[in-house]
Amino acid sequence: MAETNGHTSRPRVLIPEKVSPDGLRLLQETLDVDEKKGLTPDELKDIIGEYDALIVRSETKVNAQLLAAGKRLKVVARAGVGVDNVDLEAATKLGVIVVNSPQGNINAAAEHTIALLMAVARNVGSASVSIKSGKWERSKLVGVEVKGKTLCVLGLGKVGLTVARAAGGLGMNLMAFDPYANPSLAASANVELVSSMDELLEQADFLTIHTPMIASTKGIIGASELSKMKKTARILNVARGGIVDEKSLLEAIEAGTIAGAGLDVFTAEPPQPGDTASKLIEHPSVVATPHLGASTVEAQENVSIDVCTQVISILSGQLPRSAVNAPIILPEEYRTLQPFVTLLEKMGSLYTQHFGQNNSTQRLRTTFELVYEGTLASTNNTKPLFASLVKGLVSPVTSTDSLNINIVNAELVAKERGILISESKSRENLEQEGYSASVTLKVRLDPRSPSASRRGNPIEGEQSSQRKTKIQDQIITGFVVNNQPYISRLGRFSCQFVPTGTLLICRNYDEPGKIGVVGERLGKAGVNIRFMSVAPIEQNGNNGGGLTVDGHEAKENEALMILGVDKPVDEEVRKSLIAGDGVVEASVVLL
Ligand SMILES: NC(=O)c1ccc[n+]([C@@H]2O[C@H](COP(=O)([O-])OP(=O)(O)OC[C@H]3O[C@@H](n4cnc5c(N)ncnc54)[C@H](O)[C@@H]3O)[C@@H](O)[C@H]2O)c1
Ligand SMILES: O=C(O)[C@H](O)COP(=O)(O)O
Repeated sequence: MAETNGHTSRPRVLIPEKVSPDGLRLLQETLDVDEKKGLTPDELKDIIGEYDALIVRSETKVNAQLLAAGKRLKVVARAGVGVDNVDLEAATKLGVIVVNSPQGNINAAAEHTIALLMAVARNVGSASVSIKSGKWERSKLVGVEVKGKTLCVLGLGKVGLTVARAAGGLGMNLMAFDPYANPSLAASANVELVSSMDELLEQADFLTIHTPMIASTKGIIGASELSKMKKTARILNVARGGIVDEKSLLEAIEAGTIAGAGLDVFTAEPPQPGDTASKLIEHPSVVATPHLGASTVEAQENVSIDVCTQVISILSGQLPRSAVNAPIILPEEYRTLQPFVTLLEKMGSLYTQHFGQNNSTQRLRTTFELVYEGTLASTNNTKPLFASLVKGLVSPVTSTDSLNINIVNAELVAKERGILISESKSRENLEQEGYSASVTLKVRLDPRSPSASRRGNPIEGEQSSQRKTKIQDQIITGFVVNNQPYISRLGRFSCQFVPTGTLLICRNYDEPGKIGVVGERLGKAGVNIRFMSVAPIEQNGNNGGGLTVDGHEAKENEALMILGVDKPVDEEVRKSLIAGDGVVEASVVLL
């Protein structure tokens, strides 16, 4: 119960946008609900102080000023997925939990993709405009059938998989590229997972985009990618504007090297007259809709019930299911576990970026062993550590708005991604190491398995055909000293570095001159080195049995160079390091 003027009253919820009534009925049982549409930002700011919860869609800008004025505010709920209209940092600082509905509109978005697929194939948009203007144009508007054609899915997550299943029902051949997809889910939907985007582009009659919008996917389909596609290919985007570069797409359609597109999302929404998106929308070979992916009665019901249930949970003191900024850690555990929570997230992210990025077939669908060592072994509640590892493993490949991992949902997210994590404890005393607790993340690779040689293993690299190298377990160990997380082992190398910022990690032959080569190349590229650490091969423990990829004895003459740099190292520079003498492999990670 909330206190108002000394009287106890029911908590109050403000809803300034159109949200389906199904969830609101649930709220009304225990809460006071005010629906007030059409408020100006100032009017909203004037009254927000009277409310405990705010429920919005994409139109209300929940900025820092509004949040600061919401003195009683405990939760902001987004009836949908995207939280780009909510200042998450300000909400977190103020202790306001932000929740959304990551599942509620998946089917709607997938069905809308199918609607655009058929509309693009059969010229439905142009035909409708033509007949409404009194014309009867039949021969000009001959379409193509989708049956027997190849639908290529970029990003086989929740929406991508649902689209694939539906397109299978239309008799389409299905292919996907998603380095982190769950292969058994792909197989169950008859989707062939390919190991490179180029392969996908070459095969596509229709290419449908379902990745999140993150730094690595911004403009991922640009002029070079479009030039690899068939002239008859058509592109669909119901994910986010900007994943397909609008200028390149317009040029390709105008040049006739891409046959058409179905677009629901745009870089700026609504597009402004004269901008590239508007020119695309006007083009007769493009079918466009104004971000309608989630706009079905059913999806709006789902998201409404989903977020309203979470508002009720939070206002009654429980944890929500899908909090974007939910605590991974409860206040009472904060002091002891927080540094390890940070460490585990960094280790997970390091794993995905370092061990995953050199080979496009690397998948998260792996069995991880997580060992808590020293005093950490006496922790009864490892849930926050587990959740934090899952968050770290997945976050480099998922957008923050669709991924809200916390202690409530971590196991479910891991299961959905095909990630298996076994936890164990080792009470070995670590005091002689200079710290009391550490944690090790391990993925066991079988040298006899053909997949081991294709798994992004850092031991085998782009030069592995020239010099024989060993298949090793993928291991990361970390520890905490004075609340500061450190990494002490990476693969078979013994190291000590703080996992933060942009790091360039080079595996090189342990010979003179290698540091100079890398330093000079970075200098030429204008990249400043903040710190550097050289990691020799770990002397203790399991260093493997000296087997090469093809079973021969290997030389132990390698080291790892870890450089903290002041800005991202671009792909050209990274590749040029490997092309030079002595660097076998280089990865860039952002922690
Ligand atoms: N138009 C709409 O109204 C609407 C509605 C719902 C969702 N969406 C959007 O649809 C998209 C997909 O949503 P979802 O819920 O399926 O997300 P998801 O997180 O379940 O799936 C995204 C998939 O993309 C993959 N991926 C990431 N980077 C990749 C890369 N570089 N190459 C290939 N695959 C990559 C991930 O591994 C993941 O499997 C998001 O952008 C979301 O915002 C739009
Ligand atoms: O992020 C979302 O949930 C979708 O893109 C739809 O947003 P909407 O609620 O503004 O339709």
